[in-house]
Amino acid sequence: MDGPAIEARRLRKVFTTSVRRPGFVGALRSLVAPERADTVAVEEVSFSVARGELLALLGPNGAGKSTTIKMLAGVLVPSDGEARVAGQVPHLDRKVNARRIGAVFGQRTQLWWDLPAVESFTMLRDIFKIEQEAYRTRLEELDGLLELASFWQRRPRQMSLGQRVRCDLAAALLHDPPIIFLDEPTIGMDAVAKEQVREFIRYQVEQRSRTVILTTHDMAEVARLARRVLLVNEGRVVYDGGLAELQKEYGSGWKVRVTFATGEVPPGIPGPGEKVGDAHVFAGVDPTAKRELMRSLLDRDDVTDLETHGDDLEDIMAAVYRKRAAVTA
Ligand SMILES: Nc1ncnc2c1ncn2[C@@H]1O[C@H](COP(=O)(O)OP(=O)(O)OP(=O)(O)O)[C@@H](O)[C@H]1O
Repeated sequence: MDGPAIEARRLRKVFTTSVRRPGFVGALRSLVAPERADTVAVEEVSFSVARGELLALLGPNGAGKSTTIKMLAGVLVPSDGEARVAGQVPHLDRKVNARRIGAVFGQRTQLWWDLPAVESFTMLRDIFKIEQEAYRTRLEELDGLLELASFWQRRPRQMSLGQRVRCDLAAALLHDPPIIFLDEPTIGMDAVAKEQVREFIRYQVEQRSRTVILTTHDMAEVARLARRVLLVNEGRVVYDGGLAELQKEYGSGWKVRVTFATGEVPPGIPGPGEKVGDAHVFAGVDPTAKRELMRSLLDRDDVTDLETHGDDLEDIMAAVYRKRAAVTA
């Protein structure tokens, strides 16, 4: 199949909910003539994702990220615009779409709550008509990556959050879909479980050429996994591009303060720095230059002290939202 794996063209979603009037009489009137209110969850979102690419979909609470993913997953029908996933309109043929995608919503399990996880896997094997041999190999592979066997006999309600999400990931990818949606997959996990899930995601993209859309509020996760980010705010795209470019454009800069044993900058260090007291201070805005400097410093025996300051990705995101909000106001 040619063309992008995922395409969103001017996607829009408006939810219409009924509003209850206050008081007893109000409640009666609402029954007879319900009052409706519209919530625009996604105003207009366009982007595309190439096959084998990971896109981090970022934005503050309520920006419209989950709604966008649900439209791509075929769970919600767009109010306007069009989604295409592997060339197909997701909600028109949910069965076909379900074979091509795997989705994990970290806040909510899609496993049968009262069934041992491994029985949920067997049911999914039957639903997706996976042959026994292929199923066994796949389960072995997923167990190798996610270490599930020690707890997959448990029911999800008896699992820790990290165990439950790892089972959810296995369940979503059992049929080996080429397109994966991950909505806050590591939310609430401890550092070890997070790391395992991130490695798993990285493996899916780098080794298996899977196409992934990942939403997260964890900027360390974004820095580890994503090269391209799509920022949405109030249902609109406010940035679509490289993470490094975003840092360069919106970051106010970085500073590295180093003390060398000799008191002088030794050869092989990029830039002379500025002497401040006993230390040398290196500064810039380009994150690549910072990485180069750090690499040249980390293996040295003559660095006696090292401090880095500035440009946390969290601060950069906040700066983008503020700036873009001011532009559109
Ligand atoms: N089923 C629904 N009915 C009515 N409004 C909804 C529904 N689902 C979402 N919304 C509203 O749409 C907006 C976008 O919600 P969405 O869940 O897509 O945001 P999000 O970016 O995923 O947020 P978060 O980071 O908090 O998960 C919010 O204002 C939300 O209250």
